[in-house]
Amino acid sequence: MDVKIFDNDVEAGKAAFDIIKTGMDNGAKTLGLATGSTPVEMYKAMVASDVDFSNMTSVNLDEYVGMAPDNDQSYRYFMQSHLFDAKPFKETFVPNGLAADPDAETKRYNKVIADHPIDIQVLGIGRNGHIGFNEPGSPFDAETRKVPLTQSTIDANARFFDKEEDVPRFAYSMGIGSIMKSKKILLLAFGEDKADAIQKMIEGPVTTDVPASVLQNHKDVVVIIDKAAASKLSK
Ligand SMILES: N[C@@H]1[C@@H](O)[C@H](O)[C@@H](COP(=O)(O)O)O[C@@H]1O
Repeated sequence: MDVKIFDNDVEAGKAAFDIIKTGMDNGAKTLGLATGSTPVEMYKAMVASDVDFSNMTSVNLDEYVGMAPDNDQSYRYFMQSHLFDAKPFKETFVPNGLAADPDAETKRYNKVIADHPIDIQVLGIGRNGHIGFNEPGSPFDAETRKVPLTQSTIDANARFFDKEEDVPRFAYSMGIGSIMKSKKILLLAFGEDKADAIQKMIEGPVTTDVPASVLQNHKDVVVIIDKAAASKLSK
């Protein structure tokens, strides 16, 4: 893994976007995108740029089950407001939280991924090492599926909701097997509460207990972190 350490998330966000721009100059057509607070500065850099995304396709990692696209906590809403409304893409895909049939929805999404191979996948990381909503124990070969969220993730995401009971308990998530097929992966993490997960991801054993540790097996991963998230690395 190529680890790059920055002073803050603003600088890191710009650096992440620079890598995406270089990828686009070299023919990248499909971006795998993530939500959460981590990529916000990168999206701001994308919106502030004069780069045209209208020939690009995006495939998002995950969505809460039961969440309408116009709910301001949905990941579709997040993507519209942080990026797509300002920078239209050719096509944007996010799992449909309101799908009546979860099996049909996961099949549909797996076809979306198969039809649009991901050139550059952006990832955040959960405090427990999850990527997308692939919580500890998730199989490394999984495709998109409906997954229960762990209590640690529910607690971490409660800050965005009025009450803890309002946090969804299930999500549709791209699986680790699909994420690993992306040609290039950019994993971003900021702040001290990510330092443990980053240390285990980079220096620990490859284990389903720390889903992000699987990235040690990918040949092109750039890890973009701040000093706080890097603070537990041994070197
Ligand atoms: N499903 C998302 C992940 O894709 C994200 O990487 C993670 C970290 O979120 P944040 O960036 O807000 O710390 O949490 C969520 O659970």
